[in-house]
Amino acid sequence: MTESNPDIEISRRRLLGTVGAAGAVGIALGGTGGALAHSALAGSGSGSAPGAAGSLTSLGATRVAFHGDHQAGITTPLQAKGHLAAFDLAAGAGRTEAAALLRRWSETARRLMAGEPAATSDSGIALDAGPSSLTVTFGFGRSFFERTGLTARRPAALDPLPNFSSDRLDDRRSNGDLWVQIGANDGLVAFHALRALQKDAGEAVRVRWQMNGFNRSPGATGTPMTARNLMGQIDGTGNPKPSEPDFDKRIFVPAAGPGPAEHAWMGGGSYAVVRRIRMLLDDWDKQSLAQQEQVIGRTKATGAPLTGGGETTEMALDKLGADGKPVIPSNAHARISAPEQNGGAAMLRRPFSFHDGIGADGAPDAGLLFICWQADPLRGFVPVQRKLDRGDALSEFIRHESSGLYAVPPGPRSDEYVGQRLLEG
Ligand SMILES: C=CC1=C(C)c2cc3[nH]c(cc4nc(cc5[nH]c(cc1n2)c(C)c5CCC(=O)O)C(CCC(=O)O)=C4C)c(C)c3C=C
Ligand SMILES: [Fe+2]
Repeated sequence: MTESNPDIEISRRRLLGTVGAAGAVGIALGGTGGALAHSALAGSGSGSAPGAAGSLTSLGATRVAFHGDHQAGITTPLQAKGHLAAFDLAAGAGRTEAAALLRRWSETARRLMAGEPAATSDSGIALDAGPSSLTVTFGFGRSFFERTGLTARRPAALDPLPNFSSDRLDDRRSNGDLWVQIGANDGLVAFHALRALQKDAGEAVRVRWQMNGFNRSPGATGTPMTARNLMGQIDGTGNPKPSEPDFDKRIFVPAAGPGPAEHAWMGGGSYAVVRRIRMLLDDWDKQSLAQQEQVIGRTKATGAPLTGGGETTEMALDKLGADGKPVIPSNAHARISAPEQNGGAAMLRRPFSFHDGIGADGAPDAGLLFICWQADPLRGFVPVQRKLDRGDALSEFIRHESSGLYAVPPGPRSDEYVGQRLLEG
């Protein structure tokens, strides 16, 4: 286990059995440090053939635990590749079929996250690779509870999100009974997981929508740093940090909360808001650097607040410029979304970028698969998005095209499948 990312470990079986001492560097560094070890190892010219024992770098060998208090893929560092998919239960399928599916999906996720093949007819897509930080995360949409006769156990936190004036939502790409998030630092490993889960689904569910995303690859930058989005901004600076005392309270449902017993199955879980946000990149790119920085309230190069300092310096929201106006404009995105401007409302943003080609008008269909995690959407996403909807300078350059809200149950114990406490409790 690593110090900073307790849910990450280098696959010891593979690592110690293969790359030996060099791999131990990966164990010591863990997470992003492991990525640095990867670049060093990749350049070391071991001469091994691809797929041969001894050729796994720490990037491939890094493994995220499937079991635990929380599902993987929430506090896991951003991965380079992501697939999101929502499924609807097929006509005639109910609680029994859903439970059987979650059991199959959990077993496949456990195996693949450990770097093992799927139990039946593995496609071979990931044959030569290690787990590559694969995570598979499962959630339930509001409609799942009606379909399975479990409405009495549906938490109020799953009530539909309010309408926002800037929403341009496509219902066919929104919501869904079940939601799956796959992330990995290798494209084939991620796709392999998507295929395996889709095969497991059988006749129980049909795909409602599916989206693909990406992030920077570990090791691409000289030093580990906060990710950039497709507008070129450093994005993620203000995220709550696991080291902060109120992190768990903000992101995870209390394990033994004061809520009704019917909702106890969500203890240790979290709520994911998922939005496909198109970036109007041609319009954005026409803005000068200074204009872009005014829109966010931070510099593009370093992510530092316009009021000075470095990326992690606090924004001086009261600071006025020579013209008597706030240095960080009143409609700057980072100002409006800051917890101190929203009664402390906070969320953990863990997005993927997307690019789905270039439209007939020549504009890229690209943007952010915005995913944020919180213990309660009414104290996280909703108040912040309400405020952004009223006066965010960034609104002119983005379009919310789809939306989903999912209850993501806690991580499974070693003898459980994900969601068992709901489906069999
Ligand atoms: C309702 C929540 C939010 C949506 C939707 C959203 C979309 C969105 N954001 C960026 C780029 C940046 N956001 C930044 C900060 C930031 N954004 C939100 C919330 C939403 N963003 C929060 C809570 C914060 C943190 C505020 C703080 O704590 O100070 C930043 C600044 C750097 C950072 O803190 O991450 C950027 C850049 C885009 C491009 C986007 C939609 C496409
Ligand atoms: Fe933002």
